[in-house]
Amino acid sequence: MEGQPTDPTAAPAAAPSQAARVAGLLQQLTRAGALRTLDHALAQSLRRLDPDTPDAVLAAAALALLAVASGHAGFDPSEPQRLVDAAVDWPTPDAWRDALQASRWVAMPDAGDAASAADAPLVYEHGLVYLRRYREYERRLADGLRRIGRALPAGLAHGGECPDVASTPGVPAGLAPLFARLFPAVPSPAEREKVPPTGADERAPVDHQSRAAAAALGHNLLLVTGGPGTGKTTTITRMLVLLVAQAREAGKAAPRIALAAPTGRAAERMAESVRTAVKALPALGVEPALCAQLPTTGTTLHRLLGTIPDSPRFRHHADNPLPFDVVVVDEASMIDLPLMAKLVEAVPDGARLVLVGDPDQLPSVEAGDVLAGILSAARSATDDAAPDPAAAAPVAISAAAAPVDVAAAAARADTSPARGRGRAEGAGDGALPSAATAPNFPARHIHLTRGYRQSASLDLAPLAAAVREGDSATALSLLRSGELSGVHFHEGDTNPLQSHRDHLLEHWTALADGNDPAEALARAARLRILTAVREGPQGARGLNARIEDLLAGTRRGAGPASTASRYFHGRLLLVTENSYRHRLFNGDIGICLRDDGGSLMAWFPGDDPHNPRPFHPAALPAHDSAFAMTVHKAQGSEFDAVWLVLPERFNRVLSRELVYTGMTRARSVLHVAGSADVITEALARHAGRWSGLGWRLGAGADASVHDTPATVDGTMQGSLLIRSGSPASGTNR
Ligand SMILES: Nc1ncnc2c1ncn2[C@@H]1O[C@H](COP(=O)(O)OP(=O)(O)OP(=O)(O)O)[C@@H](O)[C@H]1O
Repeated sequence: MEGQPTDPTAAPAAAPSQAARVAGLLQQLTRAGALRTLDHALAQSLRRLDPDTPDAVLAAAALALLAVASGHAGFDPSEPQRLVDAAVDWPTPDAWRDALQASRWVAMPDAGDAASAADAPLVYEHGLVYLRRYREYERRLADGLRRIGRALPAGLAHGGECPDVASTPGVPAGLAPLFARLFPAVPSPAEREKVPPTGADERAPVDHQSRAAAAALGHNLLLVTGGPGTGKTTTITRMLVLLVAQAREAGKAAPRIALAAPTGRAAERMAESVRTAVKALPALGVEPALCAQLPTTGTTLHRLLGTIPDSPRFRHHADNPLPFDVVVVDEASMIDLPLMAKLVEAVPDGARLVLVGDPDQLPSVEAGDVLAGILSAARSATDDAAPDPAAAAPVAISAAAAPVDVAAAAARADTSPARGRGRAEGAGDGALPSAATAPNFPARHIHLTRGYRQSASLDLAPLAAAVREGDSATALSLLRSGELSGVHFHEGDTNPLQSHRDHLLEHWTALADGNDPAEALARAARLRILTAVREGPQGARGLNARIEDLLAGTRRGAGPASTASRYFHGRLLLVTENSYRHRLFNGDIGICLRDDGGSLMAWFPGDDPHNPRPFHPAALPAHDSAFAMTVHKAQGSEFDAVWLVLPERFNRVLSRELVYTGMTRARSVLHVAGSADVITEALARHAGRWSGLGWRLGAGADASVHDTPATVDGTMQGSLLIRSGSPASGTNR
């Protein structure tokens, strides 16, 4: 108030203070229906314990819990509208930070790798508000990954033999002939000598598959990524042969190898691909004795770690590590933060961990986006180490790069002062650590880009590439052109159950034709409707209800006798929660069939794909129908024919990762039903998550809050999050 006298002793404040403005925050969120009962209950219990707790802190606690349910590791108070799009009078980030820093409920650890105080349920770190348990998962995961990556592989341990890298870069001389047989595209030393230094081989495409295998010989933590059919499993199989041969060279027993994946179906697919790749090895001149050492079966991560009935803990952990020397995990993009933390802690000292996945797929359903965080740090390791070719992790061991002493490179990674566990300056008050003090991350990452799978019936690659890049003009033009074999665009059709009723019903009624559960489960995988959302007219729930009504009206046995009977011969079921007691997990698919005695049982795949396990339907954990399912739930599975049904109007759950993941579930035929506008809007958005894992692992500041997938050699597949968009909502998955 200009011109008015001021009383220096008066309390400041004519305008309402920030604290007063935020006073009604929790109430506003509740009124807007933004919080779940659980979120609200957490805030209320803190208020009961300390009635003076500011509203901003109570709201931050509720939103941190909501963020986890929406797939984030923590909550970012600088962008609350990404989590809640209701009209709310949000506090400024500064006001929020001040309230959090002053609160007894909020811990601010001294450094990213320091445990947080056990008596504070919240942690405020590096700009994110975490529930303490999730911050600890992140910290433990980062610690575990560094432990694995820093250890030298058994063959390279001190006193062990250092590989002779003169013949094939990164590959010991004794393994060079086998390496050349496994990767015939890599020129032999003699061939290389014939080519002038600036010759054609320098311009030849880099064989990333051989790089990945060579990297595994010298490093314990390996990330192999790529889209469908880029040869990830083929590469892993050949890499495992090399590891077996490496052990034999060193006079040691063959390594104990585990193949695992987050879901049973994904584990089964991986084992199937490994078996196929192994069968091709003798033709390359690989000794059958080496092939015989490779695993022929895969397992779920839950089975690998050993579930304990009615407990989230596993039998294997840091004090009772897994009895394996090499753990290969497929579909790593699906693994959430708690599970990845538990897996990494259970990997024994000195063992190898190989994470395989497609970084362009949707992040895990549960909290995390772990793979993206790890990749962002692996990429940063490349950039940071630029002057030292040996330390330029992912390209160090390369047919095209200068020879590298892998043991020395690994040792340097372990001892360089810049890579120690220095305290991250300012990390305790939400500031960024300096790049110099951020611990470096000793992972090796190879991204495979060349597609090898030739499907006569489905030409998906150009469309998948356009979707991945967010290029909606090209994607729509390809869809409309009709020139991609096996790809059908039903533009503007949001009701395929009506427009293609007979074709679809024929598939589902056929499920009820036999009594053999294994056969019926295999048949069920031939076609699936995939949706972006769970609720609404194009949501999985509504479509399943309509399909069951349609089946009830058919005369071929399938379908409920009445709409009141929930279980019927031929009903497909989708488990929606983990049940350690049943050994049934979120995403498992089963089928209801009558057994010989006429009783209706629900059959789910078991360890042996030929012998599904029967359950009484009333005894099952939470489940839905599975004729239609969300893309999120279909991750890790493939179907011969996929109908990707997009919502009529844009929904915040849509993203290019969702469309890409949905499309790439198809093996032979892809139908896309939706409008051009919705596709365009979906491709403009990324499914990013709030996470501090990249920062914790030593990635640059940019990777701190929104970890994004990255890769090496400049082959990055796009990746900036669209900050104005909203992240995927947990309620639709
Ligand atoms: N270097 C190669 N040369 C020739 N064919 C290859 C090569 N690598 C892989 N393939 C073939 O490409 C196909 C896909 O390979 P693979 O199953 O290893 O890919 P993937 O990336 O694991 O696929 P997905 O993501 O679907 O599991 C297989 O038929 C395999 O034999």
